[in-house]
Amino acid sequence: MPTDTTTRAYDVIVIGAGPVGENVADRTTAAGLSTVLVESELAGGECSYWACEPSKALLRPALLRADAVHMPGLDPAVGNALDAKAVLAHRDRMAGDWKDDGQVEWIASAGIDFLRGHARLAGEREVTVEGPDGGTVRLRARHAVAVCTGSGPALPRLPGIEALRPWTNREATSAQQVPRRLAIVGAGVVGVEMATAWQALGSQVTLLARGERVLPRMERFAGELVTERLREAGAVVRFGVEVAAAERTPGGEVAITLSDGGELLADEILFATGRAPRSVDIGLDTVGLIPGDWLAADDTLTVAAVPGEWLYAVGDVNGRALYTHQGKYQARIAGAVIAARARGEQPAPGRWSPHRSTADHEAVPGVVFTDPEVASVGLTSDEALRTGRVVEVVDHDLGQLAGAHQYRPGYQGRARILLDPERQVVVGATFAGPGVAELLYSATVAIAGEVPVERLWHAVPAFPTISEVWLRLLETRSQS
Ligand SMILES: Cc1cc2nc3c(=O)[nH]c(=O)nc-3n(C[C@H](O)[C@H](O)[C@H](O)COP(=O)(O)OP(=O)(O)OC[C@H]3O[C@@H](n4cnc5c(N)ncnc54)[C@H](O)[C@@H]3O)c2cc1C
Ligand SMILES: NC(=O)c1ccc[n+]([C@@H]2O[C@H](COP(=O)([O-])OP(=O)(O)OC[C@H]3O[C@@H](n4cnc5c(N)ncnc54)[C@H](O)[C@@H]3O)[C@@H](O)[C@H]2O)c1
Repeated sequence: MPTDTTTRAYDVIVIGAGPVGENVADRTTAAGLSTVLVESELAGGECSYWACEPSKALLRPALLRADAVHMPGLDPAVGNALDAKAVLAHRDRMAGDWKDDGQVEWIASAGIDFLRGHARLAGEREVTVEGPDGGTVRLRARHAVAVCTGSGPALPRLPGIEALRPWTNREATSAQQVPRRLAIVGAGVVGVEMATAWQALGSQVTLLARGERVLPRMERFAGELVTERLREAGAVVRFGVEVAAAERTPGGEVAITLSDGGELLADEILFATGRAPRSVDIGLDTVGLIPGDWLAADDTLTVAAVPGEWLYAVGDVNGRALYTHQGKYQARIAGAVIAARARGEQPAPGRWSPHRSTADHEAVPGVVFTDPEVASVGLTSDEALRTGRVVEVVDHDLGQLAGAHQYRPGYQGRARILLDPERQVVVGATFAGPGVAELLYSATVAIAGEVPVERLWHAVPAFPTISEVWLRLLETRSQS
């Protein structure tokens, strides 16, 4: 990109072409606003190349095998070790071989201008883009700048961590070899998913949880079931330990000293210790914000700390709900808000208006693709306790359902819903069991739609499906 001393003007500038930036740009373009989308790496973002897509491609064979080994009549060889080479090749294809030609083509077909380079805010409505060849392009937005720069791994402050060459989500989703021993630090979503995948691919995984359970932000029973299955699969799961020190030995191994004085040797170490916003080098200081901070946005996705209602933060970078689907929901809303303001209108009022991302507070769905799967939306019982919300908790054993037995003989799993006793609506749901991922949308509709419990009796689940748990939960409640 040669240096362009003139300033190019657009209605909207979107920084970051991850799933979220692409969706903001799509919405504003569809609303008739000229839009430029700037990307410093690969269009498609973390999700397409080093997160959702490759991780699910690694996990699907493991989960399919876990179901298949329980099913009479299948070739017993289905339970053999996975063909790691074939799984990794499948993963490569699902990550588009780390090329973004297809995405760039789609961006052009949607009528969005695409610019490759590192974008930085340069004051109100101004952005500079440093291209791959070092040249600079200046951009000015007539209406809005949307920051959609996502998040990166948050590594602990451990002396010598760079020299350790640890895995982050990037290596964990793109590695071309299966390490013989893999230590995983952090037992959140990335930790348990990657433990499931790499153990199934042949690594000896040790998962180090600093607390007393895995998936600490979810219902306790979910973490317990996942721990049980991980241990059955041969992984070592340890609780109440942190990494006190770690180094690469001259032989290339990772020597880890644990907080309890124990020692552990591994071939690779993955830090799955959370995320940090990609906001260090995007010119936040030029608009009075602090580089490196989460970019707080209100329900219209506007950065209210900056006057003038021109700056938006959408997706992971605002820290509201770090999921692709939730970021894309925010993107649709941000696009609608930008279009409304460009027409001189105010965002429509009301909690569930098309201009408010209310679901970020009420109904964020998430699926953990482990064996068993964990699917949850809305409030958990811990969260209700912590925030002092009065809820009615109803549990049911998924293993008692005919549909569950059809799905996997010997099925084990559990479901919980939380009800608001005053409003008589569901405010939270968690399902832990094989194949529950597809159950989640029903719970999300119940929560976002504020469907009265009385009406749920009329939503009849088909026999024999795992969805019949809804009926059992309602029956359990009416009997108690
Ligand atoms: C291992 C892993 C697995 C996951 N699995 C799932 C899953 O199954 N389902 C799910 O819903 N979520 C999943 N997530 C979360 C999901 O990846 C994120 O929520 C999602 O990628 C956020 O999208 P985004 O567009 O906000 O950010 P990103 O996907 O991070 O995209 C941001 C883009 O901005 C670009 N960028 C950054 N700075 C600049 C700049 N200055 N100039 C130009 N471009 C810039 C980046 O290069 C990147 O392409 C997973 C996360 C991890 C780590
Ligand atoms: N299937 C999915 O949808 C999916 C999959 C992966 C990630 N994600 C998204 O990405 C986000 C990030 O995932 P994540 O697992 O990196 O973060 P997380 O916040 O879910 O889990 C990180 C864990 O690491 C622990 N931790 C932090 N510092 C530590 C340290 N120094 N030592 C030991 N443990 C430490 C935390 O206590 C926490 O339990 C998730 O919140 C989720 O929104 C979604």
